[in-house]
Amino acid sequence: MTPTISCTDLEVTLPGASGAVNILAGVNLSVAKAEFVSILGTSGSGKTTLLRVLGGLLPATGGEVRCDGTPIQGPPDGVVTVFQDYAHSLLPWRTVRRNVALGIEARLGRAERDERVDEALTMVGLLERADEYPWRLSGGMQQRVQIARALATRPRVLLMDEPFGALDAMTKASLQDQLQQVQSLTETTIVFVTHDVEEAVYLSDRLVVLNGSPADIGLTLDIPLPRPRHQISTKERADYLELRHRVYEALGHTVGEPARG
Ligand SMILES: Nc1ncnc2c1ncn2[C@@H]1O[C@H](COP(=O)(O)OP(=O)(O)OP(=O)(O)O)[C@@H](O)[C@H]1O
Repeated sequence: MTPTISCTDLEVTLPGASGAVNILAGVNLSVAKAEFVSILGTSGSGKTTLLRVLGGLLPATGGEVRCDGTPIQGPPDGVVTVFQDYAHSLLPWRTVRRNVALGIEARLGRAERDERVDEALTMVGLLERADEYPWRLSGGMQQRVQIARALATRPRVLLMDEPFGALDAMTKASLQDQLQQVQSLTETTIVFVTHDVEEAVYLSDRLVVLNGSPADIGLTLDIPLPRPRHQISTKERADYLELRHRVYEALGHTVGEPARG
């Protein structure tokens, strides 16, 4: 089956302070429809760069990126990126409802737009806050508004760059579960960048670890944990702990040694 999003022999070179720097080399990744794939790697390994290239926000300098089999030359229709920085992604002079409508208001009539916005806000549990301004909401709620804005476009692919990285542990856990639920309803394909090993194992069908300089994929790991997953019982399973152990090792940690990155 044609992957929903893929890259082949991907190479990315960016300008650095003392000349061009080869950030990614020989990266091959195929993500199937409705699959949840996480990208892990130490700081600076190129995770965000890879996500931006997959989203058509940054051109590849070598190799190819395809969406539903078609080479991409810019952001493809139906592919939406969600960033960590929710505070700067929302427009403070627009209500929550009007922020969520941003991506669809130019192409949909009023009735359909309202329906989509209500649907997206219901999915993230914020319908009752629709008429407030985002700056009156907590950080976790603001990030849910950003996710609702992406969902209102009914994306085929969500590219998420550390979307829960700035949130406290409880809010993060609750948003992880909401995201799982939304994905099971919508069958959206998700590529998710994170620093958090537990988060990647908990959410993913498969994860990849970037390493080396230039980076390529050093480890690909299937996560066959049963769904739906639960914050306590899934994380107590022996297979969860074994998978988590393998990822830490791939990131360069060994038992009894402090984290390196
Ligand atoms: N626009 C740019 N121009 C030049 N170099 C860049 C640019 N963006 C990123 N880089 C460099 O590319 C490398 C990879 O950066 P990237 O942000 O993709 O890493 P990352 O794995 O997402 O890091 P982190 O986990 O710290 O967010 C870094 O060395 C960074 O300095």
